[in-house]
Amino acid sequence: MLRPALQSSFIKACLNSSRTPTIRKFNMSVPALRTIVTSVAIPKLKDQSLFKELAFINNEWTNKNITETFTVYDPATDKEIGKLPDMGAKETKGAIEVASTAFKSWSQTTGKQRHDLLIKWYQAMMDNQDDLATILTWENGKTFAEAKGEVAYAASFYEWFAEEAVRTYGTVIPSHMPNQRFITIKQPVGVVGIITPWNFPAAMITRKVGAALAAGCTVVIKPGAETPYSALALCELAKRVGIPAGVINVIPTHKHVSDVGKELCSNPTVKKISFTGSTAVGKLLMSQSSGTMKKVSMELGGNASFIVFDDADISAAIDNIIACKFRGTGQTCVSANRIYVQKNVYTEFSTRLAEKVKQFQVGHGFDSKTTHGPLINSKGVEKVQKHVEDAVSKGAELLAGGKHLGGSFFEPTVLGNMTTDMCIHTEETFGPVAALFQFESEDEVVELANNTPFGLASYFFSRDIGRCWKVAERLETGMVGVNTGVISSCYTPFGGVKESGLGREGSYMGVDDYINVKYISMGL
Ligand SMILES: NC(=O)c1ccc[n+]([C@@H]2O[C@H](COP(=O)([O-])OP(=O)(O)OC[C@H]3O[C@@H](n4cnc5c(N)ncnc54)[C@H](O)[C@@H]3O)[C@@H](O)[C@H]2O)c1
Ligand SMILES: O=CCCC(=O)O
Repeated sequence: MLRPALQSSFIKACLNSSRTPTIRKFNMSVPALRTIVTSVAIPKLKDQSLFKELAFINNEWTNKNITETFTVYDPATDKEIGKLPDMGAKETKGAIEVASTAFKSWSQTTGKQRHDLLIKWYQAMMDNQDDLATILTWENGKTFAEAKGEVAYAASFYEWFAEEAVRTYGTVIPSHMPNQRFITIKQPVGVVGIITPWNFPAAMITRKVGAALAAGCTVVIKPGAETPYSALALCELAKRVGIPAGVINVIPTHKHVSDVGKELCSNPTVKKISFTGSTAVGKLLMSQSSGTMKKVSMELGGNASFIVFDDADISAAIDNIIACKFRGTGQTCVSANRIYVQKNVYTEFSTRLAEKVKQFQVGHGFDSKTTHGPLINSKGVEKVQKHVEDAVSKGAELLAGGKHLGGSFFEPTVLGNMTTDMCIHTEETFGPVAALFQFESEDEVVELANNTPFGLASYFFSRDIGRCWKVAERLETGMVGVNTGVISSCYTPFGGVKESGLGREGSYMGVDDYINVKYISMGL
């Protein structure tokens, strides 16, 4: 057993599958790195009962009638973390029924009651920040410091939405009829199906669940198959703080993902689908949801531009591109994918950026020396490698990195002299590659930046206030960072335009996606 400390007797008793740990094919081409990552010890959880290997339905941990399991691996070593029941459409349908029953009473609670529970859940997350971050690093690979940051970010959505739960105001509309009065009230939409990716195993869940619960909705969550343990740990805390049975349910699945998705999208009891992931899957889920006319929130892929004008503070632009591009080893939807640098600052910018990137330390997320962890899996590595090879074969200059280090590790990379015929210009790399393009004029770069079907985030650096207003208005994205590469918070509206999605998460707008407005016309 790799982690005897975590194999509680409860888990062993509940799981009837074989628990022989496995290591997937792990071709580490750099022996020193291999030795380092495989020898890093996984920290012991202070509270082992946060590690659950069962589904969570109706406040119960279950694998009832499920014999199939799927394995979750540490992306840094490819060693098995554990196994979970691989649930399908039938279990999803059952969880939807449970959530529907719970909705009857949960939707009748007051905003203040929901506020109090969300605040308790927030506090429980912060009290268990280290353990939650340990689980997150283990299954996702990001560094422990980053994982702690994600746990705090994730918890902040519960605190924020607790405070929104008591502010779902209706309106009174001035009447044009002497004998009639008009009001609107806000009501929860009902059961919500939530599908989330692996890159933010905690925050992509809480950003949706916080808003849904604040509104009075109940949820059935399908987390990423690569990172289900964070979702389950959150449920354990929810149960402890007194969130009622059936309000939150988690269906782990790997093999049956499309059946589970279809059930969530087509079941008429589910009134809304909230999805974060790729644009391709988002489109599929949207079409599957159309048969029952569900509301949808779609947080999809991006292809963010990051523009450095020649009047920018270059040091600040470099620090921010590092935060923006290499956060989560480049696996974030708001990561800069195309970096446009104005011609007369290009050499300084590219040289200084490459120097900094060469100093990054790649390794296991639990190693305190590591600045950047692995990619999620070999598929992620293949895409990065393909993008780098394509760029270099078409004339890009390799300024730093560029090598697959074996396993799921890829050297943080800077590519110069990029051109628009290269894959990176049109496709999100989702990896640690900073691709630098040169440009001459403001009009040219705005056109280049907008020349994509995606519209999630964009960034630019300039000290000219007039240009800052104009360019911010002209960029066709849902979010723009001006003189900053860090834009995400619970206070601000997160979301895209074009094929990057629909709806806004977080902020005072976040609850709206989980609410129906009802107009009441009252005769006197
Ligand atoms: N806009 C945002 O807020 C945001 C945030 C994070 C990630 N993303 C995007 O997500 C992508 C990377 O994540 P990914 O590779 O996990 O995306 P993905 O779309 O493959 O998977 C996302 C989720 O959808 C599930 N899924 C896959 N196929 C499904 C199907 N047929 N039916 C139902 N569910 C299905 C997956 O299991 C996972 O839980 C990137 O494009 C990234 O930009 C967007
Ligand atoms: O990957 C997408 C979400 C990232 C964020 O919330 O900043």
